[in-house]
Amino acid sequence: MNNWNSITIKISREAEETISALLIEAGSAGVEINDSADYLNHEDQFGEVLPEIEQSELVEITAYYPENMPIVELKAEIEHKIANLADYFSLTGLSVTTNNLSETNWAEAWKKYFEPARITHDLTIVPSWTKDYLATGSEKLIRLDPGMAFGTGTHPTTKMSLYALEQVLRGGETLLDVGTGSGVLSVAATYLGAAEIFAYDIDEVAVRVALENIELNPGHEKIHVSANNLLEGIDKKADVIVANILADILVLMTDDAFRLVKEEGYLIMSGIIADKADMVIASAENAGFFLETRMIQGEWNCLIFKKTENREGVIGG
Ligand SMILES: C[S@@+](CC[C@H](N)C(=O)[O-])C[C@H]1O[C@@H](n2cnc3c(N)ncnc32)[C@H](O)[C@@H]1O
Repeated sequence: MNNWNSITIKISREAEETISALLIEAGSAGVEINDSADYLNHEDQFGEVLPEIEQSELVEITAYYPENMPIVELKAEIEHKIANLADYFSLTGLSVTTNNLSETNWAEAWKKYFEPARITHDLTIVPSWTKDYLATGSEKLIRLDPGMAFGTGTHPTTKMSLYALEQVLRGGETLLDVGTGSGVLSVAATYLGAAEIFAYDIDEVAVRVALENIELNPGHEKIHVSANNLLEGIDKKADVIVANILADILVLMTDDAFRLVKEEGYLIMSGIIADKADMVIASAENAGFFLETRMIQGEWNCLIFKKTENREGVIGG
């Protein structure tokens, strides 16, 4: 029977996505995230709002590796990579620890975090190996292999991107999915009626993972995946652009997004930590967009901008 090792990293919340991707690139089949913000404002079974838990600025990210992988070297490699990110994230409170798990613990941890998750009225994310989950009514299943993917697709930034896509897509649109990662947003867009989707990621591994996941779903022929840095060199006009990347990177693409979005089209930006939202809003507004919708979950913001001459219904319009 195989045993497993885990590496747990405590780090500032803003580093969560990058560190998760780094742990998966190092060979983990997935990550488990423990974030106190997820428990804030939750209700108990009687509908009472639970008392606010003191909110830590740190998240705990745990990744699992088979015991035959050299855990000491892996830990050192990961610590080195994190140290190189010191200019991007606060490393205050950082800790990196390892643990040995029995097969039973591993199986439990894995199961707990990769169950089917109904995200919106119509969209449910289902692990690819769950064959017995049946869609009911108008429910559409997004099949993902979290073992290959950047997250399970149930992170607040992804969830809000899905809510936003459901809000703006009506059918027949051309969509650009910048930073496609697992491909989850592109697959969702096919279900929501988009006619043609161009998905980009800067990371070659993400491009491969996205292609593999997209193939698991009907409508995959509508999605074209390629490696690209943001929207550099792209000339495909789009009705909607969606990007779930960190704020500091999103601001680099607002001008290109404005160039490519058709009149009355939308730019959806997610992955924005609360205190950087104003910076992203200013960047998109300077490019010519108007803010139409702002969603907040815990520390995360998702913004829907519109390219329009008609300011009615836009925030501050
Ligand atoms: C948080 S993941 C989002 C994945 C997926 N779209 C979702 O919503 O769950 C961010 C993705 O953006 C990609 N990315 C980061 N910087 C990028 C850039 N400059 N150009 C294109 N993709 C980038 C990363 O490789 C990663 O796959």
